[in-house]
Amino acid sequence: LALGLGRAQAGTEAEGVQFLEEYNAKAGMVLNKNVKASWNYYTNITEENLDIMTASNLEYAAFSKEVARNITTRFSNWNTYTNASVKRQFKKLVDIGFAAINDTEKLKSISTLEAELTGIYSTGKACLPEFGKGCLSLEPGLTDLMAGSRNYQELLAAWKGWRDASGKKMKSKYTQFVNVMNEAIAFSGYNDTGEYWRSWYETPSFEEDVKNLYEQLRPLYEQLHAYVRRKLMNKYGKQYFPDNGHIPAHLFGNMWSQDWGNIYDLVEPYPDATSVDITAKMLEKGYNITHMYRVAEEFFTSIGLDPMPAGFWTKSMLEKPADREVVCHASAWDFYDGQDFRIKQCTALTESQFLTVHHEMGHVIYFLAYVNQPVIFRDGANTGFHEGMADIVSLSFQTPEHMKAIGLLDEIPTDNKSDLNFLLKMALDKVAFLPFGYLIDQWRWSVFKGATTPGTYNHDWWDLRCQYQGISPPIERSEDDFDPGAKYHIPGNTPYIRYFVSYILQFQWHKALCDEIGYVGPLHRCDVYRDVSAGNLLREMLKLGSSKPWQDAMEVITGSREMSVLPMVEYFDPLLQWLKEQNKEENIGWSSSCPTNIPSPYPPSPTSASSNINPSTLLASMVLL
Ligand SMILES: CC(=O)N[C@@H](CC(=O)O)C(=O)NC[C@H](CC1(C(=O)N[C@@H](Cc2ccc(O)cc2)C(=O)O)CCCC1)C(=O)O
Ligand SMILES: [Zn+2]
Repeated sequence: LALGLGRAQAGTEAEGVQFLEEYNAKAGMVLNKNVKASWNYYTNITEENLDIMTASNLEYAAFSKEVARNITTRFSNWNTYTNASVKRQFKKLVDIGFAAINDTEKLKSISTLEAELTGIYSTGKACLPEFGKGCLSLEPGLTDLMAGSRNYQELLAAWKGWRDASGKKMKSKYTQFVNVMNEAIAFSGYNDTGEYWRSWYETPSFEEDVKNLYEQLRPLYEQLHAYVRRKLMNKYGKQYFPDNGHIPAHLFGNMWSQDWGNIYDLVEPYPDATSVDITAKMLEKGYNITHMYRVAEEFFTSIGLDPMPAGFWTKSMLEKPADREVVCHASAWDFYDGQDFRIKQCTALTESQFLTVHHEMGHVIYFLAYVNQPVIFRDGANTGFHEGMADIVSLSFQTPEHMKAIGLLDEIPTDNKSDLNFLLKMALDKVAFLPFGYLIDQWRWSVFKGATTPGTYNHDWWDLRCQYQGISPPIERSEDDFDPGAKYHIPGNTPYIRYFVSYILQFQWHKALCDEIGYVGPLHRCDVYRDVSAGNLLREMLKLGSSKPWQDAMEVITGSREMSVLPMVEYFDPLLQWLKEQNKEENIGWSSSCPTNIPSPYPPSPTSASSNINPSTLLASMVLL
């Protein structure tokens, strides 16, 4: 790239366009090299691959810094250009985030700390000898245990064991990580990292907007919470539930209480009516891992979107390798060369994994749709859009109609009870997630701006979990613990509000697509499968990438420029009415602060004699009984 040096010049707009073309050619190559180095570390965690990735990250940072410096010297007047796309490209190119820091060692530490924190998370194991289990990693061992165990103490041991093996080991590193990121981002003119992350939404009222959206959905969550709390009390016994309305955090079939789908069997409204057990059907139909991906691909091609490129099938990592440590947390990768796109997933033959396959492939479909955009615009309209696209297929895919269409259900149930079974199953994912998706970055934004300090990390985390989710820790927590670190996105440094935004967007878009295909009927039974007009409308939005403000992209697909909860409220309305009826005798809600007295995790001891046994041997002795 013939990057001239020297004094500030006011390059003409035509010269600016020329510069952008040269940048695009070079950026594709530099990014491709950088993504490959990351891919090699994430699919083979070794010191050597960590060093290579770190070096590549520094190289990429130096490149983006050089580009920004050139723009400010040679095209100092870019903001006066007339072409909106040219201006937008320059605006994005001069905002280089952490790379603006003038200390290479500190920039390097951002990369190494993130890699080390992700490495601790990805290699962490919890040993549960008292329950006849060896040492389990998160995927698949602990994930399967949290999903399938109905033993209060076993769940608790896995819940605590994972936090001891992950978050507890990260606290001091994470503190350093926050400090050096904040120091670096100041060089880009941001007060803290949270302000930088929020700037990507290009919406001054963003924090207020998401708060309002959550408040509008809270009544729906509160009804679901009250119903599930009653069912879990019946299952495990009231003695384990604090008297302030909270639910112990380890009973939801999920390590983070964020998706409650795995306890559907404990909360099913009408056991005698039809419900869809996709996992069993997949095994019955002889599914293998590749077939899961072929079925997902066929959904997208059935609505006229692109198939996976040839290289996808040879270069992806679709199963956990036996011979090396990898980052199992699923992800979709764009290699920015226009034809190399991959998924990395430790795929298992389960329903929730089948949904994740659709999710990751949804990201790849978005990558493919904006492949002709300039490199700098190859991103979602905002990061919530990328997640919304990843998830929207799940709203069609999980319907009984779709399950029958792909042979995973024999008959489509039309009775009201089966319909409520289905709606509750969807709510255990989509409604249960809302407070979790909202609170993660409430905590992180508070940490970045210094309102939450290392001395209050865990206390503030549980304050938010107790307040928004109405859950509480099943055993005492302290500042020696670092429970945020037990959730991938904290060590992985992946912002999270994007998922909350995506849960709003996916229902707005689903309604728009269902209207587009002329569907009439309840929104929750709409399946856009095999209707290319749905894919055509979706593509009109996807192909924009981040070349326009997200409000323009939103308008393309829904006709509105704003996020709205109304489609989601419409979708779940039949369930909300049913829950209100079911909860007539319940105290809806919970106290916003954590319980002062956490109920003992151990059943009342049969005799006083055993009261002097310490809990872990008591635990072991109970199992032996
Ligand atoms: C190179 C790179 O990193 N690429 C990005 C994509 C991009 O930005 O282009 C990427 O692949 N990110 C990984 C991340 C993985 C998953 C995740 O972390 N999900 C959240 C929240 C959630 C949970 C349930 C659900 O149904 C939807 C969301 C969680 O598990 O808490 C794991 C399970 C599903 C999605 C992802 O795909 O979003
Ligand atoms: Zn995603």
